[in-house]
Amino acid sequence: MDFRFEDIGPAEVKRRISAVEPLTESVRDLVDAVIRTEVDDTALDDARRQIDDIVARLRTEEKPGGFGVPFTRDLVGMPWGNAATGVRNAIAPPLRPVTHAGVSTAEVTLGAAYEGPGGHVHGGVLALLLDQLVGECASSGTSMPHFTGTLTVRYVRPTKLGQVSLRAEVTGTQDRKAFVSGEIHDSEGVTAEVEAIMIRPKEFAGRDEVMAAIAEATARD
Ligand SMILES: CCCCCCCCCCCCCCCC(=O)SCCNC(=O)CCNC(=O)[C@H](O)C(C)(C)COP(=O)(O)OP(=O)(O)OC[C@H]1O[C@@H](n2cnc3c(N)ncnc32)[C@H](O)[C@@H]1OP(=O)(O)O
Repeated sequence: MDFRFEDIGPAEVKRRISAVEPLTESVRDLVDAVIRTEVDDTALDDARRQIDDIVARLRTEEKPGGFGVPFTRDLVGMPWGNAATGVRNAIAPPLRPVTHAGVSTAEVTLGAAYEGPGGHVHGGVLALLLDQLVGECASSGTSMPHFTGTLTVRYVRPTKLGQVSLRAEVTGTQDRKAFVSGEIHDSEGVTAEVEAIMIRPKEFAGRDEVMAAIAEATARD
């Protein structure tokens, strides 16, 4: 796993998020506009040229590979490229899970970029969101990362594009395994249910081991 350490505190994290998040939101809006626009071919070509210019400017300085998950000096993860939650990822809806008393919840609006069956959300997108939520639910209980071992999704009925709510709860644990149940619902009720087995990798026996993994990865950089 790509662990890195950045010797920064909460104020710098906040500054970096506020510097990049408006750009992510604009790009998310761009994705939606490209899907829905009805302008003519000339306008499409003009837009492509302008976007290509912007991409070239952004690529003058870039990381190799993905963003990874850097950790701050307070061991706060910054998974900013994450496909479901990343503050730098315009493909992420984005999901913003909140966990309280063992229950993780999130509200998210799924627009044109998440379509599968006409007017409805793609099943893979629903699985992505549920996967992330059950992962955060299992991990936040122990403050240790849990990976998805098995994720079983039952699609109860089609989920219309628009606002949906998600919920997940740990129903049991056994050694390094957490069993998590969850669901997605819209204004008319449940549209998808999930059962997951989440596993804390054995190399993460505790916080000290996570710190050691981060230190080792940082020394390699
Ligand atoms: C200090 C820092 C704070 C951080 C705070 C973090 C908050 C951060 C939030 C993160 C939220 C992430 C949310 C995204 C979640 C993903 O999307 S993760 C990406 C998708 N998943 C993967 O890539 C996992 C790939 N697989 C693996 O890495 C390994 O197979 C696993 C899952 C870690 C298991 O490996 P292992 O530990 O070597 O497993 P092993 O010792 O053979 O088996 C342990 C037990 O698990 C069972 N098991 C093993 N594999 C499976 C399986 N696939 N299914 C079911 N059971 C299994 C075994 O049967 C065994 O059970 P028992 O015999 O003990 O009853």
